[in-house]
Amino acid sequence: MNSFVYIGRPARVIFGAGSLAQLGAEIEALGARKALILSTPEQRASAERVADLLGARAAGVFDRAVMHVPIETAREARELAARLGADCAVAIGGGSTVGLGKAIALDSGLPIVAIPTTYAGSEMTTIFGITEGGMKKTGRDERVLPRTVIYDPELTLTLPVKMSVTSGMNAIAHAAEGFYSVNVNPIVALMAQEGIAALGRALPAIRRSPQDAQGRSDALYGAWLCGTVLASVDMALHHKLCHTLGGSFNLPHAETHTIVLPHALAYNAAAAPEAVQRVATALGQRSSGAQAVYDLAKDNGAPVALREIGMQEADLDKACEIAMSNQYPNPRPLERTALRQLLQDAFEGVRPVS
Ligand SMILES: NC(=O)c1ccc[n+]([C@@H]2O[C@H](COP(=O)([O-])OP(=O)(O)OC[C@H]3O[C@@H](n4cnc5c(N)ncnc54)[C@H](O)[C@@H]3O)[C@@H](O)[C@H]2O)c1
Ligand SMILES: O=C(O)CCC(=O)CC(=O)O
Repeated sequence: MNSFVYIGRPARVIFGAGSLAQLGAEIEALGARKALILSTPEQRASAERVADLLGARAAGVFDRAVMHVPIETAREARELAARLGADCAVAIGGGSTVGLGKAIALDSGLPIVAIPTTYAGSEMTTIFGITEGGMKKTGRDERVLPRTVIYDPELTLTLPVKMSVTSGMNAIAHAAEGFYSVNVNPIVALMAQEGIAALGRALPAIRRSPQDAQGRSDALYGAWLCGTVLASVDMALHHKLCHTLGGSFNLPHAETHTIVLPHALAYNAAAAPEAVQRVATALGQRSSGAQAVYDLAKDNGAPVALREIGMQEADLDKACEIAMSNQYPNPRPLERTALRQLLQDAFEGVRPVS
């Protein structure tokens, strides 16, 4: 066994159908008495359900979380938390809502209780993202890691099928890139393998039956593991490309990750053959890793072409130049011609040839 470093981060995780009912006890265990409850406008009803559960421990609701955490929204939420004298934040929602909680914690150190309702996995990481002046700044800070995470699959039953599939593919992308990360270790690789396998089972089940309790449980379990991989190791070409495409061309997050993943794996396959093949193995497929994730997305109704989600072909050269200007560790060096072809293939949505 080669030497390696593994950092396990302190987080208390409660997993199970109906585990939302344990929220009050978890808030009490934190010694908190005034929770600011966070949600998107679309999930206000969930936030109000949390407020009812907490009763006197609910200080208020802020339901204006949006994707990519605009600094203006973060400031409003921070000011409300201060005005209410909140001593913790409860984020019920996906990565955007957890991200708002992280923006509050980054500023005030407030403990976060995360109640994930998508498969983004942000609840497991010290990564934050805040957007100011049209630019999204990401970083890592221990203060933003949620203290407690409540995974209740019942809260994901309302996640639309298309969003469930792309959010699940976003999670698979964290694990897939984890296999060839510069700082991967055997423990993280195990989590990646199990997380991809769980989501590979779950996504077709959810597409067949969105109310499938086992499918929803497997998906949230897989998201937990894949989010832990994202938290533990550095990402590479796929994530850097997606942040370029999302940040510079305002493409939707989970869909962009879904579309780019097979092509990023194909780009890296020759330089990291075992890592990329582990993706196919985890999905129980005999094809290549790139083809296996492409097929999982396409077979379950997810978009497979950037042109389906608003990318303009005329912007591909610019996207390539931006990606080339931001060098980072990757199994294969960034080569302009090959990268431009990757973007063309992703734009057209062609199935990887290997
Ligand atoms: N910091 C990290 O570690 C990390 C990791 C992954 C993603 N992210 C960030 O998270 C954001 C994307 O998060 P996301 O993909 O979870 O989407 P999201 O949080 O933006 O949610 C998308 C939409 O789905 C709705 N929704 C969520 N759960 C639902 C449910 N169960 N039922 C019905 N509707 C539901 C939300 O209200 C919202 O309108 C991006 O900004 C991304 O950068 C951060
Ligand atoms: O918090 C963010 O928005 C940046 C990290 C992130 O989005 C991880 C991912 O690419 O899924």
